[in-house]
Amino acid sequence: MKRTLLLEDGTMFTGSGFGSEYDRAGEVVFNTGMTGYQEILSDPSYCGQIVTLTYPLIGNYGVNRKDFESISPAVHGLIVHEHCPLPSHHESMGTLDELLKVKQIPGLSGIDTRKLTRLIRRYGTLRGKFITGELSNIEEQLQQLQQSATNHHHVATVSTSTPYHMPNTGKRVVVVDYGVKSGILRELSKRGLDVIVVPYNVTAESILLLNPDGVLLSNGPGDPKDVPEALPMINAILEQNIPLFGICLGHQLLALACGGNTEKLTFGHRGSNHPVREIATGKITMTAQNHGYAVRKESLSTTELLLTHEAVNDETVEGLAHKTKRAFSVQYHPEASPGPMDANLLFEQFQSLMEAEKREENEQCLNVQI
Ligand SMILES: NC(=O)CC[C@H](N)C(=O)O
Repeated sequence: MKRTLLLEDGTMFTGSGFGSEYDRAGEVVFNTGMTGYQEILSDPSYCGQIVTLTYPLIGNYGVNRKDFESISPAVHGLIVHEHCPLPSHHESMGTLDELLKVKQIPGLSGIDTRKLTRLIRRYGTLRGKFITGELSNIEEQLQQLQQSATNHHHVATVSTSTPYHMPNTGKRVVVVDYGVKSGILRELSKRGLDVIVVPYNVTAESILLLNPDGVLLSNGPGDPKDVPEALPMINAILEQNIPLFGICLGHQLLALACGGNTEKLTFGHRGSNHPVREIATGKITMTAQNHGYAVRKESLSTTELLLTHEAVNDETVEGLAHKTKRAFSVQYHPEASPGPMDANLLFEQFQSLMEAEKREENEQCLNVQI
């Protein structure tokens, strides 16, 4: 099946289609991870995006039962250089092609993914769409692509519509689901925490009725400014001084709630080896990342937020802590899935914050080195 990727600047990449025959459009981004394609394509933060994997051979270990980051992948497409149709791994339950067919995700293989990635790095992320079969009416298709709305409410698409409980015996964490990855829920449950997941548009009153020991603001797709309903809720939780932990989109929302600002990066950070510097110690941690927006460093001066971490590659904001409340956040993914587990201790930091009874102890917890 011949399939073409048409970009909004008119560039075309023609290769072979695999997965679903359903042609979709989306923002074309790239991920540099060498492994983890199953986690990447099922990460809800990719809702509305077409992901290019820069590692050249994808699909060789198939698809297994445990590496899903959500039940229904929301990614709009997958682009690989070489697609492996015959996987070999003892945990494999099927092929990538079969998964993409069932989940209605179009795939494109056999194109120069390095060229596409260099184009995105140079000009920034672009919208693109797949066209299966022979090309016709390209001008018209291009116009449609350029005019197609980009501001769908992706968070509403991937968030849970009703709260659900994952009972356990430890402290109670309310997770606000902007598109939460299973890896985050797994890390909380693994530590015995009593998890209640609530929809993205939850009010602070509803959260407080659950009597939480802590609140976690999850990762999620799109522009943080598309979720304004989160801000009064976050401020009310801060007001109560309930321990708060923001991850990725949750981190950006914490910054916006505190009066900071966010901006779109040219091509974002997506991969499994992004070095992050802890400001206080200079210590470098290797992190998993997947984001296209970032908190503007200059906007922090008028807030009560302290810069705790920055990216080694481009010095963008990677971590924040509130100066007076029990709140902190990171732009990267401490649950990894996929990626290195170096930052996993942040879940313990959050747990300590919930368990510490005195203010001084809480301050100590915030200083836990990772
Ligand atoms: N993984 C995430 O939570 C991504 C956050 C946001 N959608 C961004 O792209 O910056």
